[in-house]
Amino acid sequence: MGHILFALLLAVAAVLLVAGGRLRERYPIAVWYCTGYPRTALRILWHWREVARHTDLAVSPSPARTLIADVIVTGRPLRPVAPRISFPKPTRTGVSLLVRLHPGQTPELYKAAVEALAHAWRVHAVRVTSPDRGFVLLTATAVDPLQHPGRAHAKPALLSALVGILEAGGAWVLDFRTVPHWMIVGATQSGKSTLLARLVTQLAPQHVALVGIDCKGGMELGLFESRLSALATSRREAAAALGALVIELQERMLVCREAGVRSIWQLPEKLRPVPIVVIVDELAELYLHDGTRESKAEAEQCSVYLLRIAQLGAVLGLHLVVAGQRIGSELGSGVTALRAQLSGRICHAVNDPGTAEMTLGDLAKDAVAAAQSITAEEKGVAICLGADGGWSRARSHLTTIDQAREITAKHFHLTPVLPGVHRALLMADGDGAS
Ligand SMILES: Nc1ncnc2c1ncn2[C@@H]1O[C@H](COP(=O)(O)OP(=O)(O)OP(=O)(O)O)[C@@H](O)[C@H]1O
Repeated sequence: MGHILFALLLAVAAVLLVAGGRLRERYPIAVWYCTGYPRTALRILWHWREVARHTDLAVSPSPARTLIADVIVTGRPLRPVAPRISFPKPTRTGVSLLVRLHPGQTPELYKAAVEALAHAWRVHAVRVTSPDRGFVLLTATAVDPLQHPGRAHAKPALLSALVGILEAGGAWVLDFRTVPHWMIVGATQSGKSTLLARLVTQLAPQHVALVGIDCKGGMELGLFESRLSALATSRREAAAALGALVIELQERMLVCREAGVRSIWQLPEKLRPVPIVVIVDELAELYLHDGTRESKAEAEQCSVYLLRIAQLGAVLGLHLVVAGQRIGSELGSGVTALRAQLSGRICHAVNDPGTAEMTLGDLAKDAVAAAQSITAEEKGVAICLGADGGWSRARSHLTTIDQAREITAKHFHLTPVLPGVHRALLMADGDGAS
């Protein structure tokens, strides 16, 4: 069946090759199926044995030492055997094929060879997954789909935000019900604030309280103040707001205990408190202090409160989104523990390899190289690591400041009141003024 389809596509390819580039611009997917795919599939099949040999994926069926008459001969056998592959299947953006592993091989070997495979097949990138024991699935993307991404669509659901498009063409959704806390990392001008703006505009129409912590004087999150239940713009205010959120956490625990449930989602709707998403822009501003006793104490308080929310918040409807250029142990002792609790990871272009390693390395080793290869010009492109430990390259939908401001202002009447946090902020302001 695959072969008949392939022959048909070859015939159409001949016609389309003559018709030229204008069709490619108007119907990129159709042209890919008809011309790009057959060429790539032929290239894969034609060169597979040679490519497998050069990338050490082919193995010798006989030992490297053998006995010929009375002489032991050592050396590489002449014809190593390439692993068996399925017929390359077309996808909307590339091809995929299944490889049967030789005994003793692991998917890691194939992950190490992806760059060579991408060059040999002349595609943008190759990804390796292992859907079944003994097999790997090689998925090649023909051209970078994030260069000119379309708009993705997804059904809106409570506490989920459609923030962009995935490399494979699907919707890039941050779902707090499945991944409660997120960490967003990237060099300056890589796209962190744009992603946060998109996130806020997606959560704004929902029954969700948003708390902003922006110690850069509120320059970023201040734009959405009308839809924020609270905004802390200094470390003093941040410590007060986070402290009040920890008290909120304890009150919710009590409500759950009295009702005999283990999560606010098991409470009857009328008893269920509103979910809260706490957004921290530039974590370093919370942790770095000037050495005075007061600023040290504030930084430590923030660290303890954030960790407590991260540890207990998931089932109590308190969620964290923490953004920064680096979220490493050099900021303070509590950062490593906090990072361990933030299972959703997003890594934009970074300045040094260590930052990508720190952001993704503990959960997905092979995502680190992909993050390191994002260039400074690829604004909004990021590696996203979600619930299943799988990762994907993705690009946020560009949300301009004006759009974000307009959307949040439109939904300001939905802003839930958090009296405890409000009071704590007023008191912190009063203390600061006196
Ligand atoms: N998804 C995107 N598509 C196109 N352009 C984008 C995208 N994301 C960000 N940009 C552009 O990149 C620039 C920097 O984005 P942004 O301000 O979000 O970066 P940042 O990481 O928050 O920087 P900083 O740390 O300096 O605040 C902006 O001009 C923005 O328009």
